[in-house]
Amino acid sequence: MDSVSKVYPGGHLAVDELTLEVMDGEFMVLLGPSGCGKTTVLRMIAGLEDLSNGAVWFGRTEGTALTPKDRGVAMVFQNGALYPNRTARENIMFPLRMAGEDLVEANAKASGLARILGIDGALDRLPRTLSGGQRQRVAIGRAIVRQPKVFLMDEPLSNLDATMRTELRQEIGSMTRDMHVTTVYVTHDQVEALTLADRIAIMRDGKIEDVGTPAQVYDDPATAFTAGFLGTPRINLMTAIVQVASHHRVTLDLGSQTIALPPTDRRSMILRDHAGEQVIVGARSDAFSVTAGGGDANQLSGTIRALEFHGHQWIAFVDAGLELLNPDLIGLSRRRKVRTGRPTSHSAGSRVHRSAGRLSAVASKVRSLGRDSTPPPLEPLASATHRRSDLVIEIDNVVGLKTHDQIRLTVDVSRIHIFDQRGRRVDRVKR
Ligand SMILES: Nc1ncnc2c1ncn2[C@@H]1O[C@H](COP(=O)(O)OP(=O)(O)OP(=O)(O)O)[C@@H](O)[C@H]1O
Repeated sequence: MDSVSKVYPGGHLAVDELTLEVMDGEFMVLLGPSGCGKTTVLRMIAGLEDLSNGAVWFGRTEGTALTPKDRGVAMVFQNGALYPNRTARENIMFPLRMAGEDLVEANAKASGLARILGIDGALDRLPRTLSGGQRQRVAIGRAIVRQPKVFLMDEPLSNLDATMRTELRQEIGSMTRDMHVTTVYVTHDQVEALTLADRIAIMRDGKIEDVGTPAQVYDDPATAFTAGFLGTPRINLMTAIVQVASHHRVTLDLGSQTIALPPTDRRSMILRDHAGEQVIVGARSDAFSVTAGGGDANQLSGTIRALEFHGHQWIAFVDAGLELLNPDLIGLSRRRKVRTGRPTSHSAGSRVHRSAGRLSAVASKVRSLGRDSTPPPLEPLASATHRRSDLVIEIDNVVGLKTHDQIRLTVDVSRIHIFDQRGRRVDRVKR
């Protein structure tokens, strides 16, 4: 996808100059909150939605003007609708039969796929006698049986119960890899994304915030939003001021407490250039450990406000007197309002196309403003809710700990990330 935008009638910029290359045979997951434009991207790849700007390529072929039929794509939706009066086998074979394939051959392919999808026992039943999971398996089989060049899936597991979701998720993963089919999979479920993807593109507000392997985007996120979208509990994001002391020692001043970078930490070199600036420090809940002794430079103290039992671990909410931020609000600027607030024509596509140009121009103008010394004003970073002011940490062993206890926490400094006020990484992304 090369600089693709989509403006819906009414002027809503749903996808904003998005560029993404999916490799041959790759499993790419588009992950993001509701309304960020994932489905629109998928529908533009399928040819079900016109582009307002940009181009879609299939290998060396520009596909923007191709009809859906000529793109070699197959799509599965949340609720893969089946032909109610045909058996599962007939449903799966249908695209092959329409393409003139011989009955014996089609039958063999349907049986093969049914085995992979775990529905070989249900092949001769009508859809109404199948469970939701079985129906979705049939829909997947029917979509993939003709070996599409690109396989598109839009939240195919969202209507299934948890056990079924896990099973079918694994089957989708192994089937697409066995068939080496290029797949684009839309979800807002981070577990699906992390477990299925070769690479994940994290979307927000019509744009890609970050793209990389699951380990890259989880361990080394490019933005605070990405860091906050992946991981449960959500990452702790704390405001801090960069202090540079003698011998270029860098300290992150969290207000009432500090974290010092070791002199050998390579990030000190970068952070020296940000002396006196406000930054956001991200630390996942497992980057802290409760410690008994004092003396270590990277210890924070706080009071346990609540302890929650989560089966395999405990989660502690610790009031450490810090300002914690909501990742969803970081980096939202007035730009968004400019883009969405301009009504355009409801009529012909070409007028929508022109309005996309105008909106893009407005967006770029505001973006270029962001590079000036006076960036557009930011939305408030966080709503001052009581809950967001607690550090959320994981504890394996709560023996001897209870609510209202004062504790000391050691921070694993090698695992913190540092973002600027707009949520972009300050310390280098290591990819
Ligand atoms: N046909 C349409 N006309 C106008 N606006 C639309 C249309 N389809 C989608 N939108 C808007 O475009 C934005 C992106 O929608 P889209 O369905 O692509 O998001 P999504 O990330 O897939 O969300 P979800 O996970 O809820 O399905 C949303 O604000 C949506 O309201």
